[in-house]
Amino acid sequence: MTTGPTVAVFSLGGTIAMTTVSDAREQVEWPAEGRGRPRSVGAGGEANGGGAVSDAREQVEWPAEGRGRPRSVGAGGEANGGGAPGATGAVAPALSARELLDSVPGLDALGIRLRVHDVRRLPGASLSLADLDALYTTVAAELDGEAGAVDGVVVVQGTDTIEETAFYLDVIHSADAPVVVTGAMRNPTQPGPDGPANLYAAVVCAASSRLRGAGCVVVLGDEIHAARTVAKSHSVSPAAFVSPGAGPLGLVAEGRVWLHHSLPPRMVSPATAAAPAIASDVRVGLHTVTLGDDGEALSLLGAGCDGLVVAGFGAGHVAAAMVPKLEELAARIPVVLTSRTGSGPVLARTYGFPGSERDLLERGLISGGDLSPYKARLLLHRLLAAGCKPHGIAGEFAARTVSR
Ligand SMILES: NC(=O)C[C@H](N)C(=O)O
Repeated sequence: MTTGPTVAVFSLGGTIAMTTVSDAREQVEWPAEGRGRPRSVGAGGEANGGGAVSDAREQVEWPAEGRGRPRSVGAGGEANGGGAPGATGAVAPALSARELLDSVPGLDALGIRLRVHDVRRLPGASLSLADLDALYTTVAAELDGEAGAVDGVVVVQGTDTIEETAFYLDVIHSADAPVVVTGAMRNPTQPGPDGPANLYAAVVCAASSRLRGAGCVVVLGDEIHAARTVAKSHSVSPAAFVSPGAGPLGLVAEGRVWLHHSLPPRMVSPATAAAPAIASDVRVGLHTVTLGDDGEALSLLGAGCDGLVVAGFGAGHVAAAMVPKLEELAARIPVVLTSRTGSGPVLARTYGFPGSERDLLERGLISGGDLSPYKARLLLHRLLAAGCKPHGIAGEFAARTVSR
């Protein structure tokens, strides 16, 4: 029996769990029926049509008997032992969490006990906030579980949404045990898949005492990124994950965590940690301003939202034509101002023209500081779901700016 640290691994799917499907058209119909309805999948890893949900009790210990290489499956679910005749070569998430762990060389030698959960088998793009709330309920059960608390948590998922999911988990998660999100840019059928190495590094991080109190971090390419800063910066490169303006927190080498910086301030607050069950009722829109934008699309979007994030030009600017519409919206719902540039803060007191950051903040918009539009949207969602009023929302954003 292993006596080292214990890590809980949760798989949501993504490229790391993808394998060839016999008919690409079947993918288009995903999420399959039954999405959102808890349904148990065998721990042995049989494909289930994607999006199926395991029961939280469907927890398996690892290592286990029957380890083997990932295999090709039909999208309908049956294993086909290496690609059906006429296979298109298209891939979809089908591998179980246990199959993913089985593909990682050297994991057994770490002496880390793993508790494994299949939660979803979805591409990152199809994950919802309700999926994340459900995930975190299961994570929380592991954090103070009857079987003994785990030392850390690994979440495996599609990379398309990691910069958002990791931040969402970061504003919920208050325990000391780190939550480490990982995935892969190359699927297991390609040369040089990065999934096994990423999973290995993620398990090392989750078990490391050096990351206790770190909140949620993202680990890919042996780099450790804070959830607050991480961004997917490339559509296909295995080095897609970066932290613009901040750099990685550290790296994993020789099975150890090396930190370049002290741990970042926590993103969680009593307001953001509150009540996930009501979160799905809230709708927060994101509007990216573009050249020639007259604000019509913004007004239409704002009409159906409880809150809005505006990704402005540069340091937080919009066309003068948009200003009356934004002011009108800001009088009705919280409107958070961010930059569409991908790095750096919105300013507060530099530019004075109509539509400048200063003008917009004076008209009631809330500064998103240096949070990316995607992260600001999730924070606003969480605060609205907790019933925060505009003043409280502005304070929560201010508490998360770089200049603290
Ligand atoms: N590399 C990846 O994981 C991309 C994939 N489309 C996903 O997010 O599920």
